[in-house]
Amino acid sequence: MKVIGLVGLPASGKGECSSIAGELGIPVVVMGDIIRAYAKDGGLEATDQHLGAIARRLREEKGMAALAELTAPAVKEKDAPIVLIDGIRGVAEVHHFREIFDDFILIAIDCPFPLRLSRLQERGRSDDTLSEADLRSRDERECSFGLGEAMDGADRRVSNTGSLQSFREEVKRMLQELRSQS
Ligand SMILES: Nc1ncnc2c1ncn2[C@@H]1O[C@H](COP(=O)(O)OP(=O)(O)OP(=O)(O)O)[C@@H](O)[C@H]1O
Repeated sequence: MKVIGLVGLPASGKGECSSIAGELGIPVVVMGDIIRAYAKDGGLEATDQHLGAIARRLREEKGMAALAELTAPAVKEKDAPIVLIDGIRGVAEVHHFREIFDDFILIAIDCPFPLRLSRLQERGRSDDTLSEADLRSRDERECSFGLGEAMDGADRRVSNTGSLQSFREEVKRMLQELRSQS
């Protein structure tokens, strides 16, 4: 099984990348959905604050790779030649995936702060942070989990500074190439 991991700061384009994988028939496992499921089970609204607190608690109780450990069985269950994992936040998670999946490729999505802020303001999801200060603190929180280090160790990089169409085309080409090697 070839496993592709996606890493990028908030609103860098991971969701778009996952949706292209879905269009290509590549199964996607979203790590944030595991936290959202926890929030739902606990009767909590999926706000950025609640989701952040749950992720923090899981990491405190089970270590920095806690979410990766919870995600891995869902990836294996897909039982597919190629699977994409969206939402890697830290280097410990990358180490875990590299350890348990023989063929693991990490893709980093680069996108500068002002572009991410304006795209986030357009998106307006329930856990979206809409002010510049909110996005800065979300970036800092995610970097505190080792996101920067995870991005530095990526096998491939894609930049998302142009149009949505050009980003989608580039990602589609990359995923098709990786699939042809699986
Ligand atoms: N190149 C682009 N041009 C215009 N809009 C874009 C581009 N790339 C992504 N977007 C839009 O920006 C928003 C953020 O992208 P996306 O949801 O894919 O980010 P994400 O990395 O999954 O974010 P998060 O970490 O918060 O889940 C979405 O509404 C998406 O459609």
